[in-house]
Amino acid sequence: MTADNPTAPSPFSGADAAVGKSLRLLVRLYPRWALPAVLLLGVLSYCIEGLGISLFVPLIQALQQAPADGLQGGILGRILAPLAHMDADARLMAIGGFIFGTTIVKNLITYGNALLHAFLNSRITHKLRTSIVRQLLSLSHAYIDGKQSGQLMNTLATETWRTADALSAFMSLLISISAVGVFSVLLLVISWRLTLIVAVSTAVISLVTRFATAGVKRLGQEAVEANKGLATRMWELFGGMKVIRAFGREAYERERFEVASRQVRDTFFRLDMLSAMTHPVHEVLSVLVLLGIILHAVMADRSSLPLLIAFSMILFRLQPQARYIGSAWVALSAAAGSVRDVMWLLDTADKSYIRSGRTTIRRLERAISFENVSFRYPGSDARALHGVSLEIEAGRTTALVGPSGAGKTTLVNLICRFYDADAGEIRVDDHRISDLDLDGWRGRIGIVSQDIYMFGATVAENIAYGSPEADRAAIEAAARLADADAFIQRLPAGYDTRIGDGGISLSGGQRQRLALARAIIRDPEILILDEATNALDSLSEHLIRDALDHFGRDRTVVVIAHRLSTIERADRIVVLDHGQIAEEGDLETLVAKAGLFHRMYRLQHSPSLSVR
Ligand SMILES: Nc1ncnc2c1ncn2[C@@H]1O[C@H](COP(=O)(O)OP(=O)(O)OP(=O)(O)O)[C@@H](O)[C@H]1O
Repeated sequence: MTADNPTAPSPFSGADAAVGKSLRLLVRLYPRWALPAVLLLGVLSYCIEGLGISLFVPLIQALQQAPADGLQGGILGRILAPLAHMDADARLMAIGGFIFGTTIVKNLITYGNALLHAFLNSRITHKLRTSIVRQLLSLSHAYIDGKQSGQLMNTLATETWRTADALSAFMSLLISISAVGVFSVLLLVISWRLTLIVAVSTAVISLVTRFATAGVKRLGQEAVEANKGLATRMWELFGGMKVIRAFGREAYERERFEVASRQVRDTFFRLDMLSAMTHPVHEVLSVLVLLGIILHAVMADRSSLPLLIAFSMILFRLQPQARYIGSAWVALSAAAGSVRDVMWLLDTADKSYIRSGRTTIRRLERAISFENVSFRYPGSDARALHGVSLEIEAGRTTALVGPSGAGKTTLVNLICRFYDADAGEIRVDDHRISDLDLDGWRGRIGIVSQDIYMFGATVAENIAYGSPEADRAAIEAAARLADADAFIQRLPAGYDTRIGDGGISLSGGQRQRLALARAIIRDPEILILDEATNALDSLSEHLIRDALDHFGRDRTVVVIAHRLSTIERADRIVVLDHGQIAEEGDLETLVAKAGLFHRMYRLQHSPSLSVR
């Protein structure tokens, strides 16, 4: 019966464990001084409020024209002893002034505590969000691959808010606990017998409330799952809009979205329904208790009216605080799923990271060597690379070819250290790639990958994305080299035209040219082109190939292409098949061999021939 087992048979223990766990997680988020400060201010403000309420005893006595010795006895009597010598009107005014004074001081402290509360909450919510983004940016791709983007977005956008709400509830819970503590002491001082009756009744009330709301934690977890489902639907709806329309699946997607949205609606409705029960249950039972106490005391001793009024006032102030403890507990139970979701994403123990090494190299001197390298994507049964040994020589152009799914992109992914190999070794000259400083190594690489992403920014900003210090002249030079300058000049605001999300759309070929410019402007030592020109027309590709021939001179270039015309000028061609190296050599050698490359080459030059 733990927080991880929502089907726990007891209505309490599972919820309590979940809340206990979320409390521990929440406490970790606060600075050390925060919780004692909140508690101290809470206790102070309620002590002052308690003093103000206690002053009603002499006030009522004064109103009743009771003799001044009514002020004698007890702590309060000692504090107010000087008042005993005043005449009745002056005493009344002085007590009224005291009560007003305590109200002002109490509210100033309460305001200060509310400010502290708001300060801490806003900072912690911000810290949660930024920690999640930092975590996502440092996690290995392998981990991200296994998660749905919609679910991660949900954790970042929705569950952090709900966790922030839980933090707020937790803080208020502390304040309410301090109120209940202070008021309870005051009640004990006034009458321990009546206080005992109240304590027993409160325990019964909270037991009844907890029974009535026992399903909240389970529903809270369901709500997180429902939110994730809806976020996934939204993500796929935006991302796959064209596919949905092209394949006429609007009705299907509408239905799927409605199901997910209905799930969220129903879960939250049930959650709110159950949470809303706390208040009425508390109120009915508490009024019952209060009435019982007043009637009992008045019937027993009618002269105790001033004390009884003070007792009732304190109880009246204590009651909403006690009730709040109940509902804050329910709110924490409901948010336990969200807190766990957020903390689970922030937890570093169960996740894989690409760790940076410390070695920096001046430049790539000899080669990037693969030594018997194998790699399997997480969650996949088959190996994407299997015992690959290969040298990518410095300063030369190596082409990777092979059927779809052969492992070409995977090889490049390992060079960029988006993933680490499962077995074997990748070396950069004499260093293990994992020993190299990650930023330094990636900083030497310019890559144009298959999935080109343009940010919601201007053309110039998108080109300079990896080289923020580049000036306009450098941006334009890179664009000219990538044959992008002419089309950029025709855009409404040239290089200042906004593209990407919220900007104008570009064709596949235009995006590819911008991606090329983005890689070129980094002046990379190693240039990786993964199907970087496949969306271009032949003329444009020809132009770019000439430009890249010039640009690539003395650089290490890795080209992946299905169009064999793109790789004809490579110094060396490596043919991959089923994650293994099938052949390698220069163009003449491979064409002369009656192997896989030969068949691919013949097919592209004589399309009527069959491949195998
Ligand atoms: N993120 C991933 N998660 C799981 N499996 C993957 C992932 N990416 C690729 N694979 C699998 O790894 C294998 C090699 O894929 P890879 O992308 O390296 O092939 P490729 O030769 O570049 O193919 P293409 O020419 O179609 O781009 C394929 O079987 C593919 O399904």
